[in-house]
Amino acid sequence: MDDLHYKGLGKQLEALWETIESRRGADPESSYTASLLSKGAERCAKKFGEEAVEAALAGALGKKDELASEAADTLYHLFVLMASAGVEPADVAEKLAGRTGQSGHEEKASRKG
Ligand SMILES: N=c1c2ncn([C@@H]3O[C@H](COP(=O)(O)OP(=O)(O)OP(=O)(O)O)[C@@H](O)[C@H]3O)c2ncn1[C@@H]1O[C@H](COP(=O)(O)O)[C@@H](O)[C@H]1O
Repeated sequence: MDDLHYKGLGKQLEALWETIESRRGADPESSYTASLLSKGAERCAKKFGEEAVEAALAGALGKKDELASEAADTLYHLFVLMASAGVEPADVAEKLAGRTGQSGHEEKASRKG
């Protein structure tokens, strides 16, 4: 799919993941990412949850610019959580690919088994 269609979001997410990975073991005093990673997955999960709720509130209130900003925070914190928990973007891509062409209703029904 053409990344231009998404205004470069795909490339930015790729660069963001690389940056987060490059901060492993960096000085927590100079890198916010390193400071979060040094605190462990539970702390990263808490930050992700906070940002996701802020994004949800902005969306519910129809605050478009705030939603875009909170969505950026949420994506960053999701990536930090994934890095902390040892989940790679490829793992997420595999899950998404497995759902291609399947309706959300079908996917939910298959989980209920
Ligand atoms: N995309 C982000 C990004 N989005 C949000 N944040 C930070 O996430 C924090 C969330 O804000 P809050 O007010 O909730 O948190 P806080 O109270 O300041 O911090 P806490 O003590 O609660 O953790 C802020 O400090 C933001 O600056 C980010 N920090 C870093 N990045 C990217 O990561 C790169 C590397 O950053 P460093 O690791 O700091 O070098 C940067 O160049 C950016 O590209």
